[in-house]
Amino acid sequence: MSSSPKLRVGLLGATGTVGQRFILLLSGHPNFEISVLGASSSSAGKAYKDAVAGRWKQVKEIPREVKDVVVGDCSVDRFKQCDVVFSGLDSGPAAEYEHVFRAAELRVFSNAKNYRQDPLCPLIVPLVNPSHLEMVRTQQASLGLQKGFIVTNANCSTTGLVIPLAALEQKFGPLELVIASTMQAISGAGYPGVSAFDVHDNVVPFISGEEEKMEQEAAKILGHVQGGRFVNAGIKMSAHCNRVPVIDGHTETVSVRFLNRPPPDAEQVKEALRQYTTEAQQLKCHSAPERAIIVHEEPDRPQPRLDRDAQNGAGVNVGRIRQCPVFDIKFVVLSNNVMIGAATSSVINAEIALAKGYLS
Ligand SMILES: NC(=O)C1=CN([C@@H]2O[C@H](COP(=O)(O)OP(=O)(O)OC[C@H]3O[C@@H](n4cnc5c(N)ncnc54)[C@H](OP(=O)(O)O)[C@@H]3O)[C@@H](O)[C@H]2O)C=CC1
Ligand SMILES: N[C@@H](CC(=O)OP(=O)(O)O)C(=O)O
Repeated sequence: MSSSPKLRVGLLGATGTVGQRFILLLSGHPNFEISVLGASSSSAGKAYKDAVAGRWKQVKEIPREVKDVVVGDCSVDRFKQCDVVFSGLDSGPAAEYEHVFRAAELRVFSNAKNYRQDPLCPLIVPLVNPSHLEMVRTQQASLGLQKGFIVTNANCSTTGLVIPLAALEQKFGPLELVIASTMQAISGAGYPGVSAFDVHDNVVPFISGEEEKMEQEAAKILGHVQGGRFVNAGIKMSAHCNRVPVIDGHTETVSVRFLNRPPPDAEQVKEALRQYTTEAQQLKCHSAPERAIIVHEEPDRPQPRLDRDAQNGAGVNVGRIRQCPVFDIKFVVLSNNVMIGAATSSVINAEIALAKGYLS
């Protein structure tokens, strides 16, 4: 995938929590090259290093080639020459800009919630449903576009959940019931996010809109495309969402019941999760993890501090796989909310789109 000239990338929301991850993922990327940076009026006009001064929260330094690039506003004219646009915008400005970018024939890979349930927009977790990219052609035909489109990735908690669910469905057939409880990191709320006063020494058992998003997005992602429309999976799901004092990494405890009887046992489930491979890996996408799912045997893993950065946060970690006395199987999944839960998903989606000819 690396012999052609690099595609020019525009980055909306370049200064934010997700934007900073994009900057690191795209630095030295074999297919993409950062070309234009956009953020709010408070960052516009500043060199990137000055725009993020005091709020660059990454262990790695700002890449040399980005430090002095001047951040601008998100007006579409600044991005006209871009081959690909990644959006790390909040939903408010995303509503203002993303459809304008698409109408200007730009290809937008968005992290925002706005278009996830749009009947023309694919909602893609790259380790689950890249085949939904085919809806890009329907979107373009419906809107009279030649090149422009919007592809979204999922809510971060949804992303971590659907990867093991997809692996189970692939091996054992449809899931009937799922109950998931999250312990979500502070970085999920952006920077500065939840105040220290609220989250330190505490658990906040409410994240606005999150439970509904998990339930609805999972159905679309695990569904299929038929005759130019999305058909949701018949899975019945209940989510409980909680904010906990962890910086990065969403942990979820999950119980599942399979439709087919008899259900698999815990050892069969472990094997299925270990063997799960995805199109992103087959296409040798640069940012895809070597293993979509790392299965842990230790009784006290996965843990966010120890496991969130495995494979640069591009896969998920599953552990404590055991029989459930109420449903069939229960387990714990940990995913890096700002990596595979956000920026990494967008980048792999674009890598898959490139490999499949959607960026020509
Ligand atoms: N954090 C996470 O774990 C996940 C986040 N997401 C989604 O990703 C998106 C970004 O989230 P996150 O990075 O956490 O948010 P942040 O608040 O950290 O960053 C928001 C970005 O948007 C820019 N911005 C804000 N207002 C405007 C405006 N009016 N015009 C132009 N740019 C603006 C900010 O620029 P400036 O710095 O100049 O203010 C900043 O670059 C959101 O839609 C979020 O829902 C999805 C999955 C996971
Ligand atoms: N709401 C998530 C992060 C997020 O931004 O989600 P969404 O993109 O669905 O609004 C969290 O707080 O952890």
